[in-house]
Amino acid sequence: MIETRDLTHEYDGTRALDRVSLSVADGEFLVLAGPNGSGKSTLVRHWNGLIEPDRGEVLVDGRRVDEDLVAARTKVGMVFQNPRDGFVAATVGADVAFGPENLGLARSEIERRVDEALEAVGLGGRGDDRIETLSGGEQERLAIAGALAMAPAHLVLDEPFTGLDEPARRAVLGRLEALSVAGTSVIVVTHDLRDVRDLADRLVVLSAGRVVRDGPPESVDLAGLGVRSPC
Ligand SMILES: Nc1ncnc2c1ncn2[C@@H]1O[C@H](COP(=O)(O)OP(=O)(O)OP(=O)(O)O)[C@@H](O)[C@H]1O
Repeated sequence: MIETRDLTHEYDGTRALDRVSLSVADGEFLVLAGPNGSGKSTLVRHWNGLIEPDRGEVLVDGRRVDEDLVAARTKVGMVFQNPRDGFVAATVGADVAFGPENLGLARSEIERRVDEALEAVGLGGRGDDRIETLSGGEQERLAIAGALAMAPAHLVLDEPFTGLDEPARRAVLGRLEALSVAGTSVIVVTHDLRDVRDLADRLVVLSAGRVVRDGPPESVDLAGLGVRSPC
């Protein structure tokens, strides 16, 4: 479980999060929505310690993130927009293998995870391709594969679908749904609900650094919140 308690964060006097309390249960498929600048990225970056709270606390599986950063980063996988800067290897397969290698897994398990993750994002058989030869959308898919291969307990994707074509979207969404059913918490950050509203168990909307809606997607009223809904 990810627990955020009374979390406040300011950047140079701008309050990006204002006393946010939010828990995400294991296996929950949660969509975090809200207009630009509402604090979505700031919130999720606290969950693996990329940003520290000014006030309040964040716990992952019962442990404070600031007390065990390595555990938090192993348990919470994150995929960001514009992944270009995040690649660590020259080729597709080596990049996806990097994380599992650092977990000290057996070679056969690493290869299994890499193949499965690449397959899940429609990059099966592309392991030897050089990353600089991939298109922008393919690089986004590669970043998702890298997170999938880590098999984190909690998976956060910040605007993951912007550059993905329809088959890739469907493939990734199917994989996320299966992971959630199998017990992984899946958190998708977006301001466009078209892809994910049907899959989500829960929709949380931020506005000006506060949680303003929280409930089953079909019952949340989005009027006036700057969020694009499917209908
Ligand atoms: N590094 C930073 N330095 C200063 N202000 C920042 C920084 N990052 C975010 N902010 C500000 O904090 C607020 C929340 O930003 P955040 O990126 O968390 O919102 P968001 O909901 O993820 O937005 P978007 O949908 O545009 O990605 C905004 O007012 C933003 O300008």
